Amino acid sequence: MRAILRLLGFLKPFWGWVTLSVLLNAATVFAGVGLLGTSADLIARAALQPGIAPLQVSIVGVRFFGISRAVLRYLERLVSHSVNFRLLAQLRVWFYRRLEPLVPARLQDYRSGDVLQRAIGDIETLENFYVRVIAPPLSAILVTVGMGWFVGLVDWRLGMVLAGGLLTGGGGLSLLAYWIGQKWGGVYVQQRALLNAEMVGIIQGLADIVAYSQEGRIKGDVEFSLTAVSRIQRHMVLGSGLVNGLMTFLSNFTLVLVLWLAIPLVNAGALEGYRLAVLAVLTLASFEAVNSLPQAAQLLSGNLESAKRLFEISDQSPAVNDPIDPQGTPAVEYPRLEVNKLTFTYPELTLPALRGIDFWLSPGRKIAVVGESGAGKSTLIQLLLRFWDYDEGEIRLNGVGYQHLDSTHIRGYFGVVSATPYLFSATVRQNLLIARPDASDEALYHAIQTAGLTEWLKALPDGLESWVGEHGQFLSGGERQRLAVARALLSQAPFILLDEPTAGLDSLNEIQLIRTIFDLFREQGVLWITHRLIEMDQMDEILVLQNGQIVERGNHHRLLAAGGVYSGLWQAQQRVLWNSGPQLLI
Ligand SMILES: Nc1ncnc2c1ncn2[C@@H]1O[C@H](COP(=O)(O)OP(=O)(O)OP(=O)(O)O)[C@@H](O)[C@H]1O
Repeated sequence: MRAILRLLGFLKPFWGWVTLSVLLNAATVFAGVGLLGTSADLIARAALQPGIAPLQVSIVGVRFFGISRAVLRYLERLVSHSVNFRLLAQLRVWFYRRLEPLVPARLQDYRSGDVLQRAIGDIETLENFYVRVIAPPLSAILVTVGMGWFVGLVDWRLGMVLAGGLLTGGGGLSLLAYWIGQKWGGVYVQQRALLNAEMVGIIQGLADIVAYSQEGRIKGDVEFSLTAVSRIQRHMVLGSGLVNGLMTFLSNFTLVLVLWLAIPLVNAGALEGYRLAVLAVLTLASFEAVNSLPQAAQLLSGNLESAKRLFEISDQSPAVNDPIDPQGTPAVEYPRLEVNKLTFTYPELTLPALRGIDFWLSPGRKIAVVGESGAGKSTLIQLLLRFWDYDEGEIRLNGVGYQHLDSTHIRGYFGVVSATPYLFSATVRQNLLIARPDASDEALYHAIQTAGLTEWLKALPDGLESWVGEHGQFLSGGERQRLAVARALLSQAPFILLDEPTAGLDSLNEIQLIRTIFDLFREQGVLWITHRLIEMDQMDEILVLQNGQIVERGNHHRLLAAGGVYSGLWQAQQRVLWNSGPQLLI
C-alpha cells in the first residue's frame, strides 16, 4: 500500500491531466455504448419499416456517436500517453538523481545488470501502473454508475443487474486476477532481473568464456534461467486466460439476466419489443469499461515489485552526506591538501582499512604510497575523492574540512588516472570531454599531444571522432592509460591521483609513461600509489603502508639507508628484475 501511495505521489504535477484522461476514457466508452445502442435501435426499428422520419434521430445518433467515439478515443490516447511518457521521464530522472550519490560505495553489493534492469526495465514496468491501473478503474466507476442509472430508467431491476455485472467483472474478477498475479507477478519481475544480470555478466565476460570453452555450460545456465522465466509466464498467461474467459461468461450471463427481466416487460406492454435489442447491445457494450481491469490487476503485483526494487535503491542513504549549506574553499595561489590522523573502517568490517594517516600535498610536491596488497592504498584515494566518509581525523582542502564541502567541489580538485581507467563505448572526443565538457578542439589536441598520442590519433580513421570500442578495446593498454592521462590533463586539477596507472604495461612502457606523467604534472601535487618501486628518487616523500598504517616515511635514500620495510621491498624487487634481465634494473 505504501508503495502505491508513493507511486501516486509522482502523479502530483499531473493530476489535472489524469482527471482529463479519466473523463475522456469514460466519455469514449459512453460514446461506444451510444454508437452500438443507436445502431441497434436503428436496425431493430428499421426492420419494422416505419418510414424514414421516425428513424431520423437514430440516424443522427449513429453519426454523432460514431464520429465522437473516434475523436474521443484519439484525444484520450493522446492525453494518457503524454502523461505517461512525461511521468516515466520524470521517474527516470528521479531514479538517476538518487543513484548518483550512491556510487560507488552503496552500489558495490549490486550486480550491474541488476541496476540496469531497475533503471530501465522496472521503470518501464510501471508504465502499466499509470496507464492501466489509475485511469481505467475510475472511468469504469463512472460508466457503471452512468449505465446502471440509464438502464434503470427502463426498470430499476435492469439497472441493478447491469451495475452488478459490471461491478463483479471490474471488482470481483480484478481481485481474482490480482490474487493470481500476486503469486507470479513479483516472482516474474525478480526472475527477469536475475536473467538480465546474468546476461550482462555473460556478455561482459564472453571472451573468457570462449577462451575456457565454457560456452556449453553457460548456455545450460541461461537455458535454465529462461525456462524459469517462461514457466512463470505460462502460469500468468493461464491465469489471464481464465479471467478473460470468466469475463466473457459474466457479460453473457448479465445479458441473459437482462433479457430474462426485460422480456416479461415486453409481454406486459411496458417496453416496446425492438428495445430488447437495444438493451442487449447496451449491456454488452458497457463491459468495454471493465474488460481490461483484471489484466491490469494481474500485473499490479509485478508493478509493485518493480516499485519496491526502485525504492530499495533510492531509499539508501549515501555513504557521504553533503552539508546542507556547503562552504567554498578559499582561492589561494597554492592549493593545499592536508590529511591528519585519518582513520577509516569499511562498514561490516571490524579492522580499520586506514589508521592515523598523516601527510600533506601541494602543487609541485610528489608523494608515493607503497605497500603490499591490501595495505589500504586504494582506500586512501577513495577517501580523498569523498566516496566514503572517514571515521576519525580530517582531510582539509585549503584549510577547510571535507565535512564542510560539497563532494562535487572536492572532486574538482583532483584528476585521476587509475589502473583500469573506464573508457566509454564512444568516440575519442567524448571520452576526453568527460574531464572538461567545454574543452575546445585546441585543448583536446594539446592534451593528446602532451600525453604522447599524436601519432596514434593521426592513424585513426576519423581522428577525434573515432570510436574507441567497448571499454576502449580498440586501444592497447598503454594507449588507454595515455588517454586517461590526457583526461587528467584536461581536468586542470591541482592534484593528480595515480592509482597504479602503469599496471599491465611492460617495464619499458611503464617507465616511459611514468616519466611522461611526472613531466606533465610537474606543477601539480601528485599522489602516486604503486607496487613497483621505480623513479622513487623523484618523490618528495614515500609513505610505506602496512595494515592501513604508515610504518615508514621519508625520501628514497633515507628509507634505503634506514634498512627497514622499504629497503626490504626495494631489495626484493631488484632481485626479481635482475633475474628477469639486468637491463630492466633501474
Ligand atoms: N569496498 C570495500 N568494501 C569492504 N572492504 C574493502 C573494500 N575495498 C577494500 N576493502 C578492504 O580494505 C582493505 C584495503 O584495501 P585496498 O583496496 O585499499 O588495498 P590496496 O593496498 O589498494 O590493495 P591493492 O594493492 O591490492 O590494490 C583490504 O583488506 C580490502 O579487503
